[in-house]
Amino acid sequence: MKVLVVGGAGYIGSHTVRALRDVGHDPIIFDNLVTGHAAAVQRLGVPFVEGDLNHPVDIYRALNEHRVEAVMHFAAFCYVGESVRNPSKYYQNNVVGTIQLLEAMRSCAVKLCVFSSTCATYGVPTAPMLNESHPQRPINPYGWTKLMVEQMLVDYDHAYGMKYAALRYFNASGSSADGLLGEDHTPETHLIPLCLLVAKGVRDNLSIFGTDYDTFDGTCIRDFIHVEDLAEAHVRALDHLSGKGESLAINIGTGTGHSVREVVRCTEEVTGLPVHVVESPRRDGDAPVLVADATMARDVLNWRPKYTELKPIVETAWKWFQQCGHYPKA
Ligand SMILES: NC(=O)c1ccc[n+]([C@@H]2O[C@H](COP(=O)([O-])OP(=O)(O)OC[C@H]3O[C@@H](n4cnc5c(N)ncnc54)[C@H](O)[C@@H]3O)[C@@H](O)[C@H]2O)c1
Ligand SMILES: O=c1ccn([C@@H]2O[C@H](COP(=O)(O)OP(=O)(O)O[C@H]3O[C@H](CO)[C@H](O)[C@H](O)[C@H]3O)[C@@H](O)[C@H]2O)c(=O)[nH]1
Repeated sequence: MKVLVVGGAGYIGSHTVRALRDVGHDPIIFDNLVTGHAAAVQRLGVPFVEGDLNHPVDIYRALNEHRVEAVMHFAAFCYVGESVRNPSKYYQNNVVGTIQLLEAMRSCAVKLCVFSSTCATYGVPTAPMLNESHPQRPINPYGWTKLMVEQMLVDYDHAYGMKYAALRYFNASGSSADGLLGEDHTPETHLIPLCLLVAKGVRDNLSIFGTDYDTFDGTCIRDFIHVEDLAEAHVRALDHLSGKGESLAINIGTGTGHSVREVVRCTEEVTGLPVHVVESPRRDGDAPVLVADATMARDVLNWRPKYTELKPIVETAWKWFQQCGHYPKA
């Protein structure tokens, strides 16, 4: 299928472009490069439309010129903390931008959409593992923007027959096993890359945000899912929709949680280098524990993560950071 990958120059989008291409689809990247990388696009060697979701004419051009049959929508701002400080930026890009995209898809009769949602739509868990029927009560604006889009997708399906898969990712991590693609966010705020930057000596220390959570060691717990496993889930979600499967909202995680301190220790083990930490106050908008019940993804998409342990995930990230950890600037 001809698949427009909106946000395909970014971290998860670029790995998914590769996975789509590897199974014979024709991905086209649409991206404004606000946080994405021209060098990732170059490495992938697929058609690229430089455009912005907030400029509808760009989207119409991409959908029409490439005769797009399905859209994968990764484009968003995605820093929890920043969304608390500057919600306007998040509602504008993540919600208004998505309305523009869905409207263009509707006009061009593109009926399939795979969307990057998040476990941040659940808010504070009321059970140790989150399944898809857990109440969705976000605790930060970022999570609200994603929940609003999920609702739009439900309504567009009902009214216009646009089929969707909202993939609620847990914490994306790692890099491609061969080191071609990797995680390059500026500023970097994610735990694993920050630990690696401290190990490498690029940063002095890692602030642990909160050591008084009600968890076994007082630090937050997250479910780290390898970016290539996430990419594979997208391919399966597209196959599901194109095979006339019903729309769905589905968790993509491993089902195992690791605390912030465990990630620090694992980084030290993988790199053989110390990760100096500073115990700091809690960060606004953080839930104490986010771990997936990924039963539905297994049953409906026949998807299982290949990376089920933290160490190999950190090893792929370390490979990327040892090479350089950044794409060259265009
Ligand atoms: N990284 C995670 O752990 C995680 C977890 C859950 C959900 N998500 C979601 O997955 C998606 C991808 O995350 P990522 O880590 O790859 O982020 P990223 O910043 O690397 O990628 C986002 C891409 O979207 C592009 N983009 C943003 N706004 C755009 C616009 N208006 N028009 C065109 N392109 C635009 C950026 O240039 C970038 O290439 C996001 O929607 C994010 O909310 C990420
Ligand atoms: O310097 C740091 C950075 C992070 N953390 C902690 O490490 C955990 C993971 O934090 P990340 O910033 O790596 O990831 P988040 O869980 O905040 O966010 C990720 O998962 C979210 C879902 O909860 C969103 O989808 C978001 O896009 C994605 O980046 C959190 O407890 C955070 O407080 C630290 O202690 N110190």
